[in-house]
Amino acid sequence: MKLLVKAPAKINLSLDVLYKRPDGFHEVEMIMTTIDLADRVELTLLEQDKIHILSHNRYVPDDQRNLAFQAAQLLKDRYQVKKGVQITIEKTIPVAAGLAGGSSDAAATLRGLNKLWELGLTLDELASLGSEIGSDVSFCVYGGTALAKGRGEMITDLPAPPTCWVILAKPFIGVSTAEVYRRLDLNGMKHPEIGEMVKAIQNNDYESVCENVGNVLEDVTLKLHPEVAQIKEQMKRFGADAVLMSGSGPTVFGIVQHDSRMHRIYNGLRGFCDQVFAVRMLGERHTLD
Ligand SMILES: C[C@](O)(CO)[C@H](O)COP(=O)(O)OP(=O)(O)OC[C@H]1O[C@@H](n2ccc(N)nc2=O)[C@H](O)[C@@H]1O
Ligand SMILES: Nc1ncnc2c1ncn2[C@@H]1O[C@H](COP(=O)(O)OP(=O)(O)OP(=O)(O)O)[C@@H](O)[C@H]1O
Repeated sequence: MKLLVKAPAKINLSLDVLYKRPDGFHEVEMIMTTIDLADRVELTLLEQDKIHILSHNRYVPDDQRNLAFQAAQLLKDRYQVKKGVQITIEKTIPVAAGLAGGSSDAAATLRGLNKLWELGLTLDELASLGSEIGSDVSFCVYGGTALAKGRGEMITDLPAPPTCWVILAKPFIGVSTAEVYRRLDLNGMKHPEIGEMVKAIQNNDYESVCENVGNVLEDVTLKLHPEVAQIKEQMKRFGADAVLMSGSGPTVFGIVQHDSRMHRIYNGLRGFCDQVFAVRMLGERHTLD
């Protein structure tokens, strides 16, 4: 028996850090939304008690370091599953890019194995398990658009943002999320208006969404990698209505509503960056599989 599960990337339309917690993590408030750029996770039932993983991508580990492997192991241990799985990941989401590729592969594995191993868990139960693997995994279990609090695992569902294009530009570098959080200076930072972004989405107000994008991690990554700032400038020059780095970066996204402007930005940035994509937001939460 075989299952194919889609694992979409996310972008952070807004990302605020409130304080550093005693457990070393940061208390965050973020607006996250899934986009139409996805890895494909193929799950094949094995009768033996084994987890095999394969990705064909030299930047993605083919062992227990893979977050999808960890998702399968967690389900196995928690629910004493005696069957096994072959996990094959066809990577499309750039790695270490701020797009939650690994987290989404883990979330897709949780959703898929819930069916393949007939565990009967709810989405809430899967999201709670996901938070043990990584801070972004809970959101990725649900997908759609949400306000995320806590370490990132406390999810409140939101409606779809206004219809628009998202142009993603990934420079020729990868970024370590842990390093970016470590270098964050909590004093004197400019906090984005998360409440205004929630209202903008609820009112389907495109201009207000554009006005309220913000990410406190941006300054850290921009200092480490000045090429990210250059890409931001170019996107603005080519006419994006809003430009922001996603997560801990280095991927930058621009948003526009008109097809012609999307093409201008896409063509303008191609060749200048490692990878460029023009995609739609997936909108509100819906069945991902
Ligand atoms: C930057 C974001 O991607 C935005 O969505 C997330 O906040 C990070 O999510 P993630 O990559 O799933 O993060 P994890 O794998 O849980 O943690 C990686 C590292 O980032 C730091 N980290 C992460 C989340 C958080 N709320 N505070 C932190 O300080 C910790 O040092 C942690 O060791
Ligand atoms: N399934 C996976 N796909 C990609 N990377 C993975 C996976 N499993 C583990 N990793 C490891 O995780 C690291 C970060 O990869 P990932 O693409 O998830 O980063 P990211 O998009 O910046 O994550 P986030 O936005 O959640 O911080 C990689 O360098 C890789 O070693």
